[in-house]
Amino acid sequence: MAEPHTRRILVRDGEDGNPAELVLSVRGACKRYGTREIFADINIDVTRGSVLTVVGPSGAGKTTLLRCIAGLLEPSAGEILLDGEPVREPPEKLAVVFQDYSRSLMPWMSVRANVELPLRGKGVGKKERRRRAHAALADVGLETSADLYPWQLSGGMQQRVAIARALAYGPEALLMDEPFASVDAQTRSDLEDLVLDLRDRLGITVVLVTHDIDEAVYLGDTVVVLGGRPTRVDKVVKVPFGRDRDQAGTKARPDFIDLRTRVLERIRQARD
Ligand SMILES: Nc1ncnc2c1ncn2[C@@H]1O[C@H](COP(=O)(O)OP(=O)(O)OP(=O)(O)O)[C@@H](O)[C@H]1O
Repeated sequence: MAEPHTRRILVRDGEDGNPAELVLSVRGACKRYGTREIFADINIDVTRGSVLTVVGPSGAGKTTLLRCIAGLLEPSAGEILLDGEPVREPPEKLAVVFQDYSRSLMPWMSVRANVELPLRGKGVGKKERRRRAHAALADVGLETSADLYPWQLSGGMQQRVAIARALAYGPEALLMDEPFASVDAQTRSDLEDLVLDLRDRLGITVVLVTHDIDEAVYLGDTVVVLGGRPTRVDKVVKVPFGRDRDQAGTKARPDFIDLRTRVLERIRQARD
């Protein structure tokens, strides 16, 4: 699904230090509003096809950082690199999924029309729009819901539509800001597994901000813990569970429980 990329930058990643391809880099990023420094000297690397989760105390600047990565906000210092190129405006290769799916979908448009909307803006022809929308809806398990309207769908299904709309663009990376905070626990588990499934099937790279520590550890290949004042990267945790994860089994593992407890303690320390 991802379009061909321009530059390949290899780094050592994972427990065994295997080479992995760098997609996104945050280099010395800082954000100030007036004299207030929200975060300072943030450095993060995201490798292709990995899931990186970001956690930290409320108000630490997670959303602000994600918006900088998305090119929606300009860092006050430092830079964001996508495939080695500085991000100066929202790049086509990055798609953003926000928490509030109800406001991001047009209620008067069918599911298909909602998914096609950004493609229409991009000047993609009708036939190609249809094809991409159909493929993206199939990717999120909604191929039979294309003619329905958002208000006819559950919250979880609406968020799947928002994800399909992001996928239809053929992005290299999905940036997700608390994407499942407004759905019930069972739907949230299903959507978490959808993210892992999309990563495995499409090779898509994911950066996901969450308040939910279990979600961060369950989904992440890497968990970045933010903390301090101004906010900095407090800890980078490599998650050692491999790709084969399942909700009941993985979350019951003693090393999962140990890891989520350590991350939680770290956030508490950062907050206090
Ligand atoms: N446009 C702005 N002008 C001034 N301050 C801002 C602006 N946008 C955000 N902030 C401040 O930046 C800080 C970080 O906000 P942000 O929403 O990024 O934090 P967060 O970690 O995502 O919070 P939460 O976990 O509660 O969602 C907050 O104190 C917020 O008030």
